[in-house]
Amino acid sequence: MSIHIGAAPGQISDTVLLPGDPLRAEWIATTYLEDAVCYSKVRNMLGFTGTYRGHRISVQGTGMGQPSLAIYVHELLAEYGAQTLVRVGSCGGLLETVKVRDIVVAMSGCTDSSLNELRFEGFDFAPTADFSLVRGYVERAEAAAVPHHVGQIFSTDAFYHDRPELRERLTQYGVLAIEMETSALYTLAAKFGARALSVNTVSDNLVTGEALSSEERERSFADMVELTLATVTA
Ligand SMILES: O=P(O)(O)O[C@H]1O[C@H](CO)[C@@H](O)[C@H]1O
Ligand SMILES: O=c1cc[nH]c(=O)[nH]1
Repeated sequence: MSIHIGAAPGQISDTVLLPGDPLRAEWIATTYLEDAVCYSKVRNMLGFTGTYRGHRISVQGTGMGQPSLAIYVHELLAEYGAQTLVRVGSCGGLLETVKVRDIVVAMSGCTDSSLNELRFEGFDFAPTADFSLVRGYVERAEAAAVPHHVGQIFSTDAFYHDRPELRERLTQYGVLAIEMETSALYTLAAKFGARALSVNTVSDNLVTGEALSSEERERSFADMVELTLATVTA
């Protein structure tokens, strides 16, 4: 058992899906996994392991923001031997063309967080997805004709930002969407030599104001999850 994950060694698969919302983790486990077992309820940050078409898969909630995700991802990598990690999140579209329910496949994650400034002492690290996972995901999204965008995402520390005008700069530079975890996920995967990908369904568009409800953010991201399961079990 690690400090924040109440699982015994061997209870978690080397392939882990990572929604921010623990109730989305439960929805994924009960909807898609056979014989799903809840291995952790510590702080209600639910984690499950089951099988998908014969492959052992875990789903672990990470909470909101990079500090929270970093705790769970560090423990998955350092103590449970995770090798393939895919964030299945929600995000806000920063371009008008990145519409609600589209999927954003994050090739890279920039951030306003100081986590990597402290880690790299002034060097500018570029948190980047695993190419084989990006390719596998995008091939499947294209084949299934699921609307998607591939590019850079912005991981913010502040959902309610004091300087919303900075978002316009990101839009100007073609950053596709905003969320709160990808940069830390890609950084930790690099540190531990693991594969990571972050895919995010657009839950709201910051240009048009269109938005999904909380319940839709918890339970309606089937395309994103099905493409993820197909990619990691290929
Ligand atoms: O829906 P999840 O996966 O939590 O992702 C997004 O939603 C939360 C903010 O509402 C942040 O965690 C952000 O990254
Ligand atoms: O962090 C997030 C997630 C979804 N939508 C946003 O606007 N921001």
